[in-house]
Amino acid sequence: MDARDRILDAKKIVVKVGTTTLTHESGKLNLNRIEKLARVLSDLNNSGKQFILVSSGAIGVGVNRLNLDRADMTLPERQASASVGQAILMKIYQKLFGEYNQTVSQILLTKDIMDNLEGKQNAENTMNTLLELGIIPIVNENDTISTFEIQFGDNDTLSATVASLVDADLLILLSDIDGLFTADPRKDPDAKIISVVEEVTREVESLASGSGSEFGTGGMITKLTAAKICGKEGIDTIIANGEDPSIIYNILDGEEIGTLFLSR
Ligand SMILES: Nc1ncnc2c1ncn2[C@@H]1O[C@H](COP(=O)(O)OP(=O)(O)O)[C@@H](O)[C@H]1O
Ligand SMILES: N[C@@H](CCC(=O)OP(=O)(O)O)C(=O)O
Repeated sequence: MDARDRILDAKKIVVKVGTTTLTHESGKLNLNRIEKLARVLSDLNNSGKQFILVSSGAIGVGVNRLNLDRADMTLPERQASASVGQAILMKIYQKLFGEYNQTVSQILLTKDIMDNLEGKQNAENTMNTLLELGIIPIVNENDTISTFEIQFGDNDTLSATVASLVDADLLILLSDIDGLFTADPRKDPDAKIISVVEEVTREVESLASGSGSEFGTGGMITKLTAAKICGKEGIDTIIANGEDPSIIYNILDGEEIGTLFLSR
């Protein structure tokens, strides 16, 4: 089956949204965008697709609520912010998905779940049961118990872990950028988008750099790591711009959008 047919057939889909997609530049929630995301995922769920939403944003939203000094925050303050922000995020998700009678749930994970046989099995069972019940699980890192991930971690690789865990058909990484470019377009105005990547080689990796935003972590580097993890598991990955969440319809209709990383 070629990649286009695989995408058209995809049933179990992991969608990751980054901080920059969920918030305005002020750091406050972009309610219009989250509302659209909730509508699109609920509608596609009604059509028979299954979704897991991996959502960042907890730290950014929490910092905003607590009025902390963004430039000078301790690690525990970032953790405290994530704890406050996660609750705010879930309240909004409950409300907006609720408008479409779509039940959502919360799952907080750390990537080392893959190293714990029992924990991995429990997470897999829970997620697959939620999907069978028609629920959209909303996943984030558990920033309270893992400080490593706040400093170096990111939800890109977490979303690849989740996709592997549930044996997803497709991973969609929605970001503030159209896809992988030949260089960071914020720094190089001549950078061109790459529409298909057959393999994440060192040469491909050398095109990517870190995040341009204040609360995002990882940038393009960790998106490539995610694509690499999924590729090995036979899962295709697409990076696309989350500015208008209805792009998910276009992606699932097989349109050439963003950057498609082919699985092996
Ligand atoms: N080669 C590249 N192509 C596209 N974006 C890149 C590249 N290298 C670095 N970036 C940066 O990665 C950013 C996306 O990552 P990030 O800020 O972590 O977003 P998100 O919050 O969606 O995870 C882009 O806005 C861009 O500045
Ligand atoms: N758990 C953190 C994740 C931070 C993060 O990875 O951000 P992003 O690079 O925007 O996906 C949060 O919710 O703020």
